[in-house]
Amino acid sequence: MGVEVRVEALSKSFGRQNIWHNVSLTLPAGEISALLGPSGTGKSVFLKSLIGLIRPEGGRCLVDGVDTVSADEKTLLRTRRQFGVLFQDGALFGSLPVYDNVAFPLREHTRKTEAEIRSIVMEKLAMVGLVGTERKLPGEISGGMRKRAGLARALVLDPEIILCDEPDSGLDPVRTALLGQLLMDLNAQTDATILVVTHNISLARTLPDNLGMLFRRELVMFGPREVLLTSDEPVIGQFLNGRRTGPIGMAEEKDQALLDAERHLDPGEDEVRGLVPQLEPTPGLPERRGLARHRHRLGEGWHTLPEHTRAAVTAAHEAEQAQRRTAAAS
Ligand SMILES: Nc1ncnc2c1ncn2[C@@H]1O[C@H](COP(=O)(O)OP(=O)(O)OP(=O)(O)O)[C@@H](O)[C@H]1O
Repeated sequence: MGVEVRVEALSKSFGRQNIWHNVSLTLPAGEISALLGPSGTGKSVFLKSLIGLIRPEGGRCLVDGVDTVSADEKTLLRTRRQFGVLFQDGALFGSLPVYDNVAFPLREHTRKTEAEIRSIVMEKLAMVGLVGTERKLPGEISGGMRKRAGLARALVLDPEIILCDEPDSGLDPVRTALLGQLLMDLNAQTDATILVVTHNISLARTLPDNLGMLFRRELVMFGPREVLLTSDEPVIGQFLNGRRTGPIGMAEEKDQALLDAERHLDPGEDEVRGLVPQLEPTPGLPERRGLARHRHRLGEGWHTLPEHTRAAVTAAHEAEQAQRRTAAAS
């Protein structure tokens, strides 16, 4: 089963620049979560803080009983092996061919034979559609391919927690959709806890079980997709619709005068609100244990959910049932 990551009152500054403060959230074991937020709000800094690459000055991050904020280097190295991380730029070694890049963690952290390593590397390369690029250097493949090679490398040690920093950046829409499916399938197969940082609205709406949003140096919200996708919070609605109008501006925050001037503007006809259907694992794969736990949790807290969230969940459930009946009858 995946591992829970519990973040309590985390704060990080660089010198006098506060990046975010008092961030608390729990990545539920085996569920997929996504962290959103305008550029520069510190999402990458947050991911790096979880694995102790960046040390916040306050708060805790608990992974299997280890606080990665205060742990010594030796303990951190052990805990980091539970993570597979896809960094924003892929973070490949430029002088090593794709094959050796992907094999690197296996050679570094395991005693596997070259034959065993080969079988794992080729399996992961096939998973991300990169068979045939083994001998190429990172500089000889496209940005999107480097991303996928980075993902293959993040997966070779079968991590219990997978962190992906903008896995979709540099990918075309079709490959982004395929990547979303890949992460969903991976979760069904391994029950790994997954956190994805993304700007991609479609991915944010359809992939995760939980969503969170960083804005103005705070975590505005973090919770089940059912709550965030039906939220009235202006900053969430603006981001999930890619709207120009709303609290987020080019310099992250707009001043009040600009916000007041926008009040009369039509938010746009292509607004998507509510609970769009979530991606499902490819047919034939196991049912997601994380999803079962997610639904159980939602049921337990049912009476604390906003009225409109409950109505949306009920409507989505009824639509799903109707679709099943139609499929069974045909
Ligand atoms: N090692 C560092 N030293 C000093 N400042 C840093 C460091 N790393 C990040 N920052 C600053 O922290 C802020 C947040 O950066 P970060 O890369 O986490 O944002 P982000 O939300 O991931 O942005 P984007 O969506 O554009 O990738 C930026 O102002 C950045 O300059």
